[in-house]
Amino acid sequence: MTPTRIAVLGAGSWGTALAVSLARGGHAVTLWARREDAAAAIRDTRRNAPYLPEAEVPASVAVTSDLGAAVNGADVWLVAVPSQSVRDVMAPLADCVADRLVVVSVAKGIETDTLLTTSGVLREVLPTADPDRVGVLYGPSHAEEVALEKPTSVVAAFSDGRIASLVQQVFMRPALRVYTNTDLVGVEVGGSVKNVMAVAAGMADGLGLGDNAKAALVTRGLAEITRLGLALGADAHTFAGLAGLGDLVVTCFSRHSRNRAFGERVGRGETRAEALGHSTMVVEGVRTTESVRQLADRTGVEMPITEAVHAILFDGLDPAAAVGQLMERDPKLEAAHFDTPAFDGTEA
Ligand SMILES: NC(=O)C1=CN([C@@H]2O[C@H](COP(=O)(O)OP(=O)(O)OC[C@H]3O[C@@H](n4cnc5c(N)ncnc54)[C@H](O)[C@@H]3O)[C@@H](O)[C@H]2O)C=CC1
Ligand SMILES: O=C(CO)COP(=O)(O)O
Repeated sequence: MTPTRIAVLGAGSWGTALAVSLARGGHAVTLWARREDAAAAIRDTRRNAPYLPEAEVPASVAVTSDLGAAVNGADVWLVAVPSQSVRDVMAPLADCVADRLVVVSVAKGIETDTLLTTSGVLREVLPTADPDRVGVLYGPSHAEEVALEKPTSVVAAFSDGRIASLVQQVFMRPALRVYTNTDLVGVEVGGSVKNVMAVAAGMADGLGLGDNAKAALVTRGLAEITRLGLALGADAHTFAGLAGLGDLVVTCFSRHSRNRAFGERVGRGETRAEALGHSTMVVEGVRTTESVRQLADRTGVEMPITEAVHAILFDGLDPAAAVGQLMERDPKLEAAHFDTPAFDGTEA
């Protein structure tokens, strides 16, 4: 594979882990950190101590806090900031888009207010970028494990399969296996909404509900994600894939998951603000719960777990009472989600 020039925008745990992986793969990587002190610390110590102490950042990785310098000459922009900051971080780069630029988002979430996925936000703020060359790299991939080269599989999703294959070749490493998919909507819905379910799974842990409840939550969470995805035009098969079942499982069960850990604290009785106060790392599921609830309203899709998480986080519903409400819903057919009609644009 010929080396590619890649600007990794965002020096949190995931941006750093991917910068390390890409540099080990022989690519020319520039890592952008928002704050100069953070950039200087990585340059000086070759570690990102606050976010990813596990990995040494290879000397070949250039580290800067100058956004324009970071993207200068890059063939690929890797967007690794929290999903709600993608718009603000990327908008100033609108004039830097070159013809054959590929933009890969690894930020997982749905923007509040616009209810756009991150590729949708990127298409809006980078209007001259070829929309077929804007996509995502998602899947079950905790940064801590990728940094240690533990076997990991992800999926590159672009509407144009040739661009997905190109991204696959760039990111593929002995311990990082990359699949391709052209169902961008499905991959983005799966990778984003799983964070809501991970918060719910954490709440189940915090409440001590046991393994049966957690398995049911994951299964019915996947049904809920699939229903929403189908309404938005996704392919049902995507939800059995890495950005669907794969990411849902890892986030609901992993000790590394920030969304699950946050939910666990809430399940134990902390408020949203208290639980968020324990870490400076992003907990995407909180804002995405607000967005997904609005998307459910707009499309008329039934999303009871999302409703419950929303009521707990924003209306003060007691988590134990929410469990009772979910268990006492009307009896249902199990596979009804596969009959979800596509949303026709009419508000429910
Ligand atoms: N950590 C992981 O294992 C994985 C994370 N992701 C996704 O990657 C995205 C980034 O997450 P992490 O790197 O884990 O987050 P993090 O919490 O480890 O780091 C966030 C980074 O973004 C910066 N940041 C925060 N607010 C910002 C703003 N307004 N403007 C610019 N920069 C800002 C922080 O300074 C920090 O460098 C999220 O959407 C997350 O869901 C996806 C897969 C794996
Ligand atoms: O998306 C992730 C793993 O695939 C990261 O999940 P958390 O943000 O919950 O840690």
